[in-house]
Amino acid sequence: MTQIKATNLQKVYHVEKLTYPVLKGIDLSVKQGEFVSICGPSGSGKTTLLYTLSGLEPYTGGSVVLFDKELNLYTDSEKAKMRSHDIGFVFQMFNLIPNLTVYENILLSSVLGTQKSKSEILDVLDLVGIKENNDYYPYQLSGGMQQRVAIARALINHPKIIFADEPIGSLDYKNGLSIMQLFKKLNQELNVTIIMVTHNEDTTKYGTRTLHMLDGKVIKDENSN
Ligand SMILES: Nc1ncnc2c1ncn2[C@@H]1O[C@H](COP(=O)(O)OP(=O)(O)OP(=O)(O)O)[C@@H](O)[C@H]1O
Repeated sequence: MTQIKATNLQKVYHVEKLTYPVLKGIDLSVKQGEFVSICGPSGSGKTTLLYTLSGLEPYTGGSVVLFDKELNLYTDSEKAKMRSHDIGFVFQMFNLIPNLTVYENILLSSVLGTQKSKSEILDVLDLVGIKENNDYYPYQLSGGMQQRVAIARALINHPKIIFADEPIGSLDYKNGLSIMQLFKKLNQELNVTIIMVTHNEDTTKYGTRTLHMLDGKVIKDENSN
């Protein structure tokens, strides 16, 4: 089932009187269960592509159909509902709330969807390997563990797609590796679609497909395994 379809997707930034075309006509379809890595040099438009596909940034030309509806046609409340039920985000910075425990951080996110029971929250923490630390505060956890909490937060409302922007960008090699293995497990076991921006071509082997970007275009689209 196709979940995302971008057609001639374009994004232009205006800075004072200058225009900067950042996405220059991208055609792309993503089916449920794919794990797509987006790689390419700095400034090639990877984050802008992720943000426009997920509705975080408006596009300026072409179209994006997300779950069978053109993103521009979603009302604000439909968009908010879609964001809290159907998609999840993971960023380079973990953005946990520092004075809430791991458990409370997840509970708070679950309220945005349908509030979850204690056992559902502990189950998702178990899935990402951090159940034992549910009463810790973020500062008591390593970066890798904090990213696991952020992934649990993205998962708690059972999203169909996770959008991840450089999710291991601030982790050391070992923690980065284990987060990539976790993404692969989630993709395979939950069939959740993952779309991930990465600087590091080595990480593309965890996914099923790699898009190579250069100067606002996808120059190569290949299966990763
Ligand atoms: N809000 C903005 N206003 C103006 N230009 C922007 C804005 N956001 C991004 N850009 C420009 O768009 C281009 C693409 O940025 P983008 O962040 O999508 O690239 P990227 O491939 O993700 O880069 P990186 O790997 O460095 O994060 C860059 O030249 C950037 O300076």
